[in-house]
Amino acid sequence: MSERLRLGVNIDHVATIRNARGGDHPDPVRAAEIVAAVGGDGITAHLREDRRHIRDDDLERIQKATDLPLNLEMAGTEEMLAIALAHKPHAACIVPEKREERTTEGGLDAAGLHNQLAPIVWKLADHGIRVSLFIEADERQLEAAQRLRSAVVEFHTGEYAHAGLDGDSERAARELERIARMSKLAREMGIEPHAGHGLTYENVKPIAAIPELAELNIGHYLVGEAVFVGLEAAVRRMRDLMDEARA
Ligand SMILES: CC(=O)[C@@H](O)[C@H](O)COP(=O)(O)O
Ligand SMILES: NCC(=O)COP(=O)(O)O
Repeated sequence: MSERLRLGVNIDHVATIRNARGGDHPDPVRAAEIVAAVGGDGITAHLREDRRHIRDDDLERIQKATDLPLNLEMAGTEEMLAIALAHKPHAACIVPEKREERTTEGGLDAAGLHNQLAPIVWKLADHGIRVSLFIEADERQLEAAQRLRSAVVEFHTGEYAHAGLDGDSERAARELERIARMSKLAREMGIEPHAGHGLTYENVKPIAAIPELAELNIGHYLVGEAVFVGLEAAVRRMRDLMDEARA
């Protein structure tokens, strides 16, 4: 692929720190401004149904703060559809949500939820919002995304990340191969593949080296690193690693 691999920075966990005290510091909007200034390609924000981090009023402020495209992550519900249509982000990525989960645990069952998802996907697209489905790197889910006419899929890299943390290099290699194979198939199907969840300095390069991928969405690790080195340096380092992987 000739296109440069984009970095979408997920600023959810700046809001997690803010909400820990119920105030307005650190402001995720300031994070978005830093991401824009340092050359990030987009902002990702997950407005969860329980509002545990990003809140409704953050969305408009983020959109006003920078010209970067906003990728709104949302559950596939009527509530979130109405919010997306009101804010008209550049993109909406439909992700599965369970209230009890600590973080996103897997991909959306696009195949099993076709009838529920179709009107939401098509309404978003009709309003000029680029739709992405957050799915496992699985052919059945990819075919379901095609049936839903989703322009983008974002492959869940959580299992790849967990395998690395477990020191299970064979499992990590299998996950990487699966993501690479599905990225290639997505392109053949006319779907733009992205990837994200659990990516770090240590594990990002093999994913970034997959030539069919157009975008990585990375958040929790960058916010963690920012605690020690600052958000600008954290994003710069991740950007450099992604560029090294494509060199
Ligand atoms: C879908 C995804 O992988 C990220 O948006 C992740 O959900 C970050 O938010 P949480 O850490 O609240 O899950
Ligand atoms: N969709 C993945 C994302 O936005 C960021 O996930 P993470 O890096 O916070 O795990």
